[in-house]
Amino acid sequence: MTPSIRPLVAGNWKMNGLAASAAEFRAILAGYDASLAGAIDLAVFPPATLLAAFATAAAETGVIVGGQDCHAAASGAHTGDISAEMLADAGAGAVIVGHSERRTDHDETDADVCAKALAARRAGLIAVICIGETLDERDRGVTLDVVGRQLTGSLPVGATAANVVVAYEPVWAIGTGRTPTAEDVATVHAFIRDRLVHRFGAEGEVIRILYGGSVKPGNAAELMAIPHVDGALVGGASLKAADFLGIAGAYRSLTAA
Ligand SMILES: O=C(CO)COP(=O)(O)O
Repeated sequence: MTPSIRPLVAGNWKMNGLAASAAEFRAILAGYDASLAGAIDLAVFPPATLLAAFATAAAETGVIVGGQDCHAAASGAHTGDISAEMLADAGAGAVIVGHSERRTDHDETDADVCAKALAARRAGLIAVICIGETLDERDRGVTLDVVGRQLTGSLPVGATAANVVVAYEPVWAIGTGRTPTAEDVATVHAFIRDRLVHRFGAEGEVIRILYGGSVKPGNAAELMAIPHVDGALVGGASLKAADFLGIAGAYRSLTAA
């Protein structure tokens, strides 16, 4: 963690969740209110079908509800897409852009991701911008090259801590139960911090850098203790309130320490 930065624990529900999942979400809201609200920020990114209902449920709780992607344009002939303005209109406060699953499934480039991050800013949303190397890139020893290139290409000019969060998610750690060593995470997060400061000056010191990829209640405290790990982007474990709150609780304890 970075002492001056308030941690953010975010849950990416991906293509999971039906109307009946509202009960699980309400349990997350109750847990946040009971013990976490003063210390950390919490965000949930449900599928678009649940966004408006979750945003209504989360009103006044401080929990951020967000979209998992947005189109770069505000409106137009783009069947099936959703604009940042529509997400904001449905009650979103943030949007994930550039998740590796979208980069792979939809061939999204860094330029696409940058345009989406700018769209998020236009609509008043925080952009959670995802970057991370594949297993092949890691094995070839080019992790920092890849991460550096994605950072340069995906982050828009004028990024600030108020409108951008960076999420480092090694692709090979997503949904696999595998995580990089603490040393590896420390190296990449320190590199990202350096690049942010180099490009954005003092603002780069306080832009949050989340780690994502097989974060669980059992490894959250170790990850959070690593310098420049300012929170987590959680996939599978965010679907169960107890696990998600367990992860957030680990971050809360370290903040209190
Ligand atoms: O992709 C992720 C979050 O965006 C991470 O997913 P898992 O936590 O399921 O590995």
